[in-house]
Order: sequence, then structure tokens, then C-alpha cells
Amino acid sequence: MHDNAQSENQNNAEPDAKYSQLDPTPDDYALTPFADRCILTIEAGSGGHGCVSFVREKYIEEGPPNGGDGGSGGNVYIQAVRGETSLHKLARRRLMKAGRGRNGQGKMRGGERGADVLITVPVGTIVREIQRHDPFETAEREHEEAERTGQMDLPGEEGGKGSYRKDKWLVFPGTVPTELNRMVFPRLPPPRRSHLAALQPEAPMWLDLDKHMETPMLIAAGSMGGLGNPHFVTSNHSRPKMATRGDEGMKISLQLELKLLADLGLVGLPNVGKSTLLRALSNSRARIGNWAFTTLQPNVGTVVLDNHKGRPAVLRRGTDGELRENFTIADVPGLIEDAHLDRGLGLGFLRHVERAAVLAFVIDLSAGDAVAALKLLWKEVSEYEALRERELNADTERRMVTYRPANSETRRKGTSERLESPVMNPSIEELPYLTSTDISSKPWFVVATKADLPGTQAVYQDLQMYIRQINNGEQPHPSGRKNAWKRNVQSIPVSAIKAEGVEILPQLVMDLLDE
Ligand SMILES: Nc1nc2c(ncn2[C@@H]2O[C@H](COP(=O)(O)OP(=O)(O)OP(=O)(O)O)[C@@H](O)[C@H]2O)c(=O)[nH]1
Ligand SMILES: [Mg+2]
Repeated sequence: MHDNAQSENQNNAEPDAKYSQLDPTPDDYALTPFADRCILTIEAGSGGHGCVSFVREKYIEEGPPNGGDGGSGGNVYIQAVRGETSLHKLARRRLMKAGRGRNGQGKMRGGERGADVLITVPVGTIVREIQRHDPFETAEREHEEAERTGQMDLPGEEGGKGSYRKDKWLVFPGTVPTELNRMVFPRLPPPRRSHLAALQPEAPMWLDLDKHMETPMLIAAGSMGGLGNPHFVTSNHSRPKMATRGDEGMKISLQLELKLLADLGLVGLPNVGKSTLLRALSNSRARIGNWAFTTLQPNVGTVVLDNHKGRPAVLRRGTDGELRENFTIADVPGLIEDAHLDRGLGLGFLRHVERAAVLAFVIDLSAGDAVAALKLLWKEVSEYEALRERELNADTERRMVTYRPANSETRRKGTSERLESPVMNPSIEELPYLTSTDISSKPWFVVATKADLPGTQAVYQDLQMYIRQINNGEQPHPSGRKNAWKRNVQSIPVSAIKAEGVEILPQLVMDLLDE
């Protein structure tokens, strides 16, 4: 009873139900998990084993071999799709493994192929290889070495003579060691690679998935299955009692990172109304609160352009000739003075700004001097830009020297050494962040919020005057940079909380995206 009464009271206190979505109660929000980078290990499927089996029929005493081949392992594919905005799902999984091929069976039945796996990532993902372990390369090296030294070839003996290797051969179940010693093994067949492997990107992998992909792309082909015993029939041995094991699947550790976080990035001091603006424009349920640092991680909302809710249908071809039906907005934590020195949520925040195509500087008109606020934001952004430029230069130099994929290192050693199969290093180090520096050359505009509050009119006029002066060159660009973007900078007064003035933003963003 008591509870009921209370909630009723709250409902009565609610001023305008129509906009309650924009001024939500503290617990009405969805914390969307978000990750802009992750390390993922992929494993192509291992092949199934070949089978040792013989025809068994009534009047056939010692039937010919009929063991089927093992199925090949599943492949790993990747696809960048519109609609995905974050890498958090992959970050949680850490490992994506394709299925193993099934073993071959009697009566010449081949094993089934292993199941494929598909990794879906947001458009704008960069994939970089950290290390790889490719068993095929090892097998090929061993094979070349054996050929060179001729240790397995006994002239006159058909097919040559090999020896039993537990990791390569399978024998008839129940074969005892003494029998095994007497058995004659043929030479190991040359390593085989799936014909799909030709489609794999070259190692070390570096993929820039900046377009929506209609079909998945192969990144690691499954390994081949083993050979059944009919393959080892020779004139001397008509009933071979061995088959080969399937090949082990290839493993690759990848660093995935979002290069483009969103089309529009909201840049503003804490508590100015960025999250409210995001909610007013999109489907987001970002957390809103009347205190600083309500937002602790980026929220990415999607603005559907023609949603049949009175929002104008803006379908404009983007630079890539694509018809756009939506665009994404990233609301990031508030920026404070000296953020570039990693104060507040500092550098983490600025990294996100770096990765939006268009920037909206969100200024709270009720917080006093709007011009000073805009200058402060730009100062932080451009100091960060300078910092990144220095970092980038140092980093490229460093990386050019040290980066080396795992298998090229082993290849460089002399082939005469018996090579250990390269193993994956379990403690994988993250690669340094991707860099793109020119923040000040991005198109930008100003959203002046809380225009519904009293006394904001004069503040807005000052701001508008300042922007006009930037546009006609009476004032320098607030970043202080020469090549900064200032092609008719706009300032738009809105009340996000009442969803007033925000309706013109989608068209503006679409125009700027085409710049
Ligand atoms: N009057 C009025 N209040 C607003 C408007 N927009 C946001 N607010 C209020 O301002 C406060 C802060 O809003 P948020 O959207 O959480 O601000 P933010 O910029 O995301 O804040 P941080 O995430 O902490 O950086 C909330 O109490 C909002 O209700 C507006 O247009 N008019
Ligand atoms: Mg917020």
C-alpha cells in the first residue's frame, strides 16, 4: 500500500509525460556495454583423421583397404556489418574456434567438414595480427628437410620408407608395439593445404574493414583431413594398416580496433546535456544525471533517418556512393580542463573524439560564458592532437624495427636445425593504439543546449557573434591551427530536454559527412 502511494505521487510530480524519455528517472537507462578494442584468438578447424579399415564380406578373406579420408576443418570468416557499434561481444569471447573435421570411416566414407565460424565486426574495424602459429608451414619445412637429406629414401623400394611418427600416423586399433616395430611405413605424404588457403590475406594480416561487407571474407582456412589407408597401397603392401592424422588448425592472435567510432562525436564539458541530446536524437537510452561524469563510457546511438515519426527522411548518398538510412552518434564522457594530461577521464575520452567523422561541440548556455567554454574545449582537443602527433612519430619508428610475425622468425633460422614448432605466446601484448591525428580538420559545429532556461538568450548571442567572426576570419580558429576546418561553422540553439531545435541536426550532420 505504502509503496503504491509513493509511486503514484511520483507519477503526479512528472510534469510532461511526453518528454519523460528525455528527462528520465535516475534508474531508467540502459548501460550498453562498449569496447573499442580487443584481442581475439582465432583457430581454424583441425582436419579429421583418415581411417584404417578393410572390406569385410562373406567370401572375401582378406579384403582390400577401404578407410575414408578425414574431413577438413572449418574456416574462419570475418564480416564488417552496419548496425554493429562495439567490439564488446568479441572482447568477452576472446577465442573463436572453427569446428574440427570428422574422422573418415570404413566403406570409403569421408569425414564431414568442420563447422565454419563467422566474426561480425562494426564497419570501421581495423584488424591487425599479433602472432600466428601455422602448422602447415612447420610440416612443409620438415618435408623439405627430409627431401634434402634424403634420409627417408631407400632406392628400389616403391614409395620410399618412412618411420612411425605418433603425431602423424594412425594404425589399426589394437596394434601392439612389437607389431608396430615390424611394420613398414611409407614416406609421409607431402603436406597438403586447403585450396581455400589461397584466399587468405597475406601474413601478417592487416585489414581495414571500412565498408559494409555483403559477404564474409575468409581469414583462416581449415586444415586438411588425414588420408585413409587405401592411399598407402603399394605393389608390396596391398593391405596397409595405417592412415594419417588430420592436420592441426592454424591459430592467429588478432588485435581488433575501431577506427571510426561514430559519424558524429559529442564533445562537451561535464553535465552540459550531451547524453540528453543523444537521447533526443536517437534510440539511445544513455544515462542522464544532473551531476558531472554521469557518462563513464561512450554510448553509441543510431539515428534512423526516416523512422516515420515525423523525422525528415534524409537519404543522401555518402562519399562512398552509399544510400544512408541512419548515422551514429557517440556520446562520450565530459571533457575537463587538462584532460590532455589525462585528468578526469582524460585521454581515454579524447581517443574517442579522434574517431568521429564530424564533431559537435556541446555548450551549456545556462553555465555562463559560452565562448570561453568553446575555447577551452578546443584548447584541450588541439593539445591532445599535438601530443598524438609526437606519439605517432615516435611509435612508427619503434614499430618498424620490432614488428615481426612469429613464423618469419623461425623461417630465418637455418633449415638444418631441427625446428621446434612455433608455439603461441600465451601472454599476448597489445599493439599500440591506432593513430589518426588531424582532429582540427574534421568538420564541426556547435550545439548550444538548455536554451529553454532563462537568461540564455544573451549568452547565445555572444556565442553566435564569436562563431560569425571565426567564419569571416576576424577571429582565428579556436584550435589555433592553420589547416583547421572552418567552412561556415554553424551554431544551433536547442533544448534537448524538450526536443526543440534538434530536428535540423540530422540534415546538418549528413551534409558535413559529405565534406
Ligand atoms: N533545462 C534543460 N536541462 C537539460 C537540457 N539538457 C540536459 N539537461 C539537464 O542537464 C543535466 C545533465 O544532462 P546529461 O545529459 O546527463 O549531461 P552530460 O553532458 O551527458 O553529462 P556527463 O555525462 O556527466 O558529462 C540533466 O539533469 C539534464 O536533465 C536542456 O536542454 N534543458
Ligand atoms: Mg552524459
